[in-house]
Amino acid sequence: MLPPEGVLTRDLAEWLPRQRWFGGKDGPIDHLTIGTTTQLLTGDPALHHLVLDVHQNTTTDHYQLLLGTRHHLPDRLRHAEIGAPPEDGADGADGTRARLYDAVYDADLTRTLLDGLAAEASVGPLRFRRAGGAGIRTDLTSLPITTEQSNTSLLFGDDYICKLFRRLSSGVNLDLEVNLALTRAGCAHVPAVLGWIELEPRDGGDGEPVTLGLLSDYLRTGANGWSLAIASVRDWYAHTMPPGEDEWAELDASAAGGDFAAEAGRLGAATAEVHRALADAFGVTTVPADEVRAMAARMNAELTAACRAVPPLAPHAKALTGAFVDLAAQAAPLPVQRVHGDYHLGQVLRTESGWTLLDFEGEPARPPAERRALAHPLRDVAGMLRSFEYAARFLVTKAGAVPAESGRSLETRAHAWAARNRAAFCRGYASAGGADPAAHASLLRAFEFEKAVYEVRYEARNRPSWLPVPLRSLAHLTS
Ligand SMILES: Nc1ncnc2c1ncn2[C@@H]1O[C@H](COP(=O)(O)OP(=O)(O)O)[C@@H](O)[C@H]1O
Ligand SMILES: O=P(O)(O)O[C@H]1O[C@H](CO)[C@@H](O[C@H]2O[C@H](CO)[C@@H](O)[C@H](O)[C@H]2O)[C@H](O)[C@H]1O
Repeated sequence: MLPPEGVLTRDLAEWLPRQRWFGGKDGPIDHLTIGTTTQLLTGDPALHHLVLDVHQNTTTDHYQLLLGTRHHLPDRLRHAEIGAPPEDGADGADGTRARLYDAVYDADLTRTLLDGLAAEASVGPLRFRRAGGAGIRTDLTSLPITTEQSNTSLLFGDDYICKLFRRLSSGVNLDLEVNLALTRAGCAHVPAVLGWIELEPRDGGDGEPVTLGLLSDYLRTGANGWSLAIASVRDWYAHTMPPGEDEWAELDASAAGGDFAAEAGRLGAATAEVHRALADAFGVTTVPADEVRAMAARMNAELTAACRAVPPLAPHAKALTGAFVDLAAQAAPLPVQRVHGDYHLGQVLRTESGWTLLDFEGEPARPPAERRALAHPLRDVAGMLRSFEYAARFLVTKAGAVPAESGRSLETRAHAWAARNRAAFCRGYASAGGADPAAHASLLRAFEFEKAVYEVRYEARNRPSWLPVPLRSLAHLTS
């Protein structure tokens, strides 16, 4: 049985801000209430599904929690405990209340999710859905993945990955909507969707169900694009200069062992193929030049706000504004469509059969309506170009990660790596039928600068020690 609501909400309001995935770290929680409670498993241990309504400032956000209760909490679950243990001992035998914990860490409870999906069950307002004809095994044990995430993903054996969305957005989650459409279209560049979990609208109305979780094929041989790129950059820095050479720019980056350019080219081609599949599945519309001017004005307004919030950005403001002014001056009708929306090297996996794209949820720091907005596909290209800049400068920015060398020489090397891989990605993208980045220079530059402004704010808020990475690359791009 759950403790009285007052005790539960007090414990949750204390626990929530300490969670990596909690998005409201900017300010205190004013008030927390329980939106829905659904018991998924009775007994000891028991499993409850909760939606928490978190009121902060003028907004209310909804978070999903799988709440486990046990009278005896084994050591392996202590780290996941919510609230202090009951004072009079934790043993249920004397009638004391059960201990509460985040049940994503309890494989004895999470198997209920697979059971529900395999059986296409309904429990209270929760619906477990299976994607057309998918067979779902129920004998697999779960383990949460350890990557830094804005959600929580559980690995079931090495067959499935189940992403549980933490902060819920209204209606169908973008990641589900896009992945399901691409799976149905037979796109080879996304992991196949096997099922999903959703919550009926609270008022019983005819609104869209809210997506709670997504079960996909786990790509067990996949290597993350960021790790592969960083290995290549490391190799590039470790590569010794031949006698007589004094400028890294004169060196052919392909001479270093871990050259990434061929992969960058293949990634560009896969990106263009996904863009085509998205256009086929969701359509393309054209926005008039006026909207392009409005977009440039929004980019500039975000820059102004970012300079205020992160003063080290201000010295670059003039050059950044210049790119937005150019975009407005050359505004012409623009084709827009569904895109990835937060495209970077951490969102792609290389498997033995090619590149796979993950996480179509858009930028986590933006509100849902903006994440869903249609965009020109070069916005994603710009995101990936920024990622090459990040990868090239990550090691030089983290002091001591590379041999001591003059700042100028390091920047030359970073630039050489980024330029080589940017060019290869763009060639791959255009050769597979994507819009030629070279033919849209001012649009691409504006998107790239818009992303850089977002990154500066993102890093200042979430990972201050990373802030020099986008700032350093901006210093180069705007000089
Ligand atoms: N289908 C998959 N197969 C293999 N690994 C995956 C798969 N989906 C996600 N991952 C791994 O999990 C990480 C987080 O997934 P992601 O969808 O980006 O979550 P979040 O939205 O919480 O950031 C990815 O960077 C990737 O390493
Ligand atoms: O992966 P998420 O959807 O959570 O995206 C957010 O976090 C990313 C960092 O984890 C952030 O990406 C930035 O850092 C990456 C290296 O860690 C780099 O490859 C990207 O180019 C850079 O934008 C992303 O912006 C943010 O939305």
